[in-house]
Amino acid sequence: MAHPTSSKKGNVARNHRISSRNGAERSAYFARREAAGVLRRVIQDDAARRATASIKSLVYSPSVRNKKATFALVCQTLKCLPVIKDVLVATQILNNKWKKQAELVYVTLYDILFGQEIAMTGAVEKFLTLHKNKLEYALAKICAKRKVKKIEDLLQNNCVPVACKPRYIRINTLKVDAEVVMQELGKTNIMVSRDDIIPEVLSLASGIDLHDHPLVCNGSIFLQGKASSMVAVALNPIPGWKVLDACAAPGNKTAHLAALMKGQGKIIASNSLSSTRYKDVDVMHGDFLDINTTAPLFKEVHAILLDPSCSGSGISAERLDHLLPSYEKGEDADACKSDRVKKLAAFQTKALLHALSCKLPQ
Ligand SMILES: C[S@@+](CC[C@H](N)C(=O)[O-])C[C@H]1O[C@@H](n2cnc3c(N)ncnc32)[C@H](O)[C@@H]1O
Repeated sequence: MAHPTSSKKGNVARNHRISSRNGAERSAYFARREAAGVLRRVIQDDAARRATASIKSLVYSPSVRNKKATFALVCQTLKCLPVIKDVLVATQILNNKWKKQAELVYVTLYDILFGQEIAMTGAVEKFLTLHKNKLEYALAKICAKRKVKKIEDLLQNNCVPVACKPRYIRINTLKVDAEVVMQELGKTNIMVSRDDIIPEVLSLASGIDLHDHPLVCNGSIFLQGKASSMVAVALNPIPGWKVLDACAAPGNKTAHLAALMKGQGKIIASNSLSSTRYKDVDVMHGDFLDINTTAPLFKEVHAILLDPSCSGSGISAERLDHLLPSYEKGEDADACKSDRVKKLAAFQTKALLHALSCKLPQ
């Protein structure tokens, strides 16, 4: 008979194993669903060639809880998507019910064929696991047909190397100064250096993910690129000014303006900012083009910051556009002639003319 204490210890260890397995299962289950939600938006926007939010901005939106796992799953599934689709066509296992959940099927099949296959709980997971042999056989046949020995060779097309560029953070000088931020980051061995042009900007090595860092969460630093951080600096607002931020969301430049104005003055931010922490920012929900710039509110506007939607073509590698289905079809080559870019250019012209219709003091 086992000693009562040792059997108690055994139970504790087993319970601990079960609860950590349950925890891993739960987070894998939710990560696949969060990834499927992001993937659906990415694929739909890409198909419609809309001015899309990038994969990163979708993953790092507040609604996604498990950001790291979701980001990895979305990127990996997109890399493997052409092969995943071929496997599904070859096996013909999807009826209309599963086709309605296509993105969750893609993410789960990625996990089964190429990923970690952690904890296959959930209806889609069980359905695909039931057909696992058939799916693996179809994959092996595709490899044989394309005369590749390894699965990685099938996926090579989608592996465009992304140049390792430094990352940037902008310090919220209303809350904290550069030395404090450098010290705080240094405590966790994150080395940063001062930017040579913008004093409130620090650069750090690529690959360092600060999305969940307390300094980001409490608004002391912003994950903002160097080019984006130059705009408010170039406007050079003086404390006490009234500034119209015409296409403000998500509000990085609004926050930068507020900091440069040292919290003195007024910013009118057009279009929804989900949250603004600054007392001197008035948010005007709605379309900038509908704003009557001759209204009394705009009488004493000293400057306008206009940052309308753009194609993002200059940052396509950072946006991970090479992972999108349209890139594979070579449609990006025609990007500058596409309807999407023409629409964006037309909007930018309208927005610029509308901004210029606002009479600013000399
Ligand atoms: C390039 S982003 C602006 C980024 C922002 N300035 C920042 O630094 O965080 C362009 C923004 O313009 C918004 N937008 C597009 N059309 C608009 C319109 N007609 N009126 C107001 N905002 C518009 C988009 O929703 C998007 O949030």
